[in-house]
Amino acid sequence: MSSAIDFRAVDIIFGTDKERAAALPLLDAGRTRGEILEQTGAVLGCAGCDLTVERGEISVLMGLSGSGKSTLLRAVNRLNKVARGDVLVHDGDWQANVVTCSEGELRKIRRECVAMVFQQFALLPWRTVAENVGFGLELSGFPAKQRAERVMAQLELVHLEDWAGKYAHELSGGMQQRVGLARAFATEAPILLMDEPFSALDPLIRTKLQDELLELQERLKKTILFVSHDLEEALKIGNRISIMDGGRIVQTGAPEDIVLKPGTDYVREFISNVNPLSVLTAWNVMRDARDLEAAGEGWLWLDRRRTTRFKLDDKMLVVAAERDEKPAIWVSCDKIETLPEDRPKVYWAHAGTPLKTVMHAMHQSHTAPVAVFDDASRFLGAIGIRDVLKSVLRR
Ligand SMILES: Nc1ncnc2c1ncn2[C@@H]1O[C@H](COP(=O)(O)OP(=O)(O)OP(=O)(O)O)[C@@H](O)[C@H]1O
Repeated sequence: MSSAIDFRAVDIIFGTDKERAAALPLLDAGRTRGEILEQTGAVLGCAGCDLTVERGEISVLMGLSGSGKSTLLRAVNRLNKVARGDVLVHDGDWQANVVTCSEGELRKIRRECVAMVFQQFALLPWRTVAENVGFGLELSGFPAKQRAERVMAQLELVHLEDWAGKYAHELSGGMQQRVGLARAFATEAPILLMDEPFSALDPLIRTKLQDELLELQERLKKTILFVSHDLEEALKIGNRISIMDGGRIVQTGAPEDIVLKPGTDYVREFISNVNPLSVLTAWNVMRDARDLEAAGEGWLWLDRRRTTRFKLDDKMLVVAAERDEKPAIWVSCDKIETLPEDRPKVYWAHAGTPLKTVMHAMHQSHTAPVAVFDDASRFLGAIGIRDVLKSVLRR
């Protein structure tokens, strides 16, 4: 993978030049935001932020109000000035450091590389839906005919083609935000900055738009930097999440890493109310095949209680299975409803199968272990009830 945005040791400080200059040494001495404000009058926006956003991923900045998420996001198109550090934006082979680049390069970044979606839909009330969606293209001097075609295609993507001639006030909040999405996608900028785009919407519409964003992303593969103060939202849409506190990034990781391995008490506190079943998969909780107990001549026990074992060949393919010393068939966790009760069976899952599905199969089989396979049917490991409990209770 290659990166689309690199933040390197980014400090952002709000205040006069004098206040900023006084604040930097205090920042280096490890003072908190409160101390810096009290002693210098400057507000610490971000401190020492390092983050790489890979091309094509959704990277979420998460944290409480005032933690510095929007401040960092707005450094990407220099809406906020960086006091120290670098913000590199890549577009194909081209790259520029937003902090030091020329006005010309900055214009290219704003017009061609980066589009923005705001929390308040920011539609122009005197323009129709279609004219709003085409606004960015108009600014970049796109010819009218091509613009109209592009706008219609984007409106179709967000299911608003019949609303092209309406004005913003004739649309609901959710529809207005869809127009905002269409407008950002229409520019064909590879990078999207989304600052709490769904937080003004009611929960049902919000969930729907999150799903739509994920669907669009599946097709369009943009690089998205997304700000949210809602952990459930971050876990749902983020490939990677950075948790911010007091202007600093305190942990960056995949959703399941954040849930399973919180790095600080602050993050632990944050995730304490999250339902781990919404993010965990079979892969996250299984015991690796190499850690399972041998059961003689190519056999491995799947569980500590020794109820279930597999015989494996040298490619880790299963050649025989036993449950309670009787030959067993192996059955996908997704098919639990359709099989006769009377045959001994071992349920299996893919690495990416949701933990919820695995637990359902365990319940059905009176807590027997579930086997995990890769896409080439090779045995990866097994999940026992204790592994599930450990991950769900995070002990
Ligand atoms: N233009 C500005 N001038 C002065 N201070 C600012 C400015 N923008 C942000 N700040 C301060 O920087 C800190 C971080 O704000 P920021 O908006 O990035 O937080 P946030 O995590 O995005 O919060 P929210 O979810 O409330 O938007 C806050 O203390 C805020 O008051």
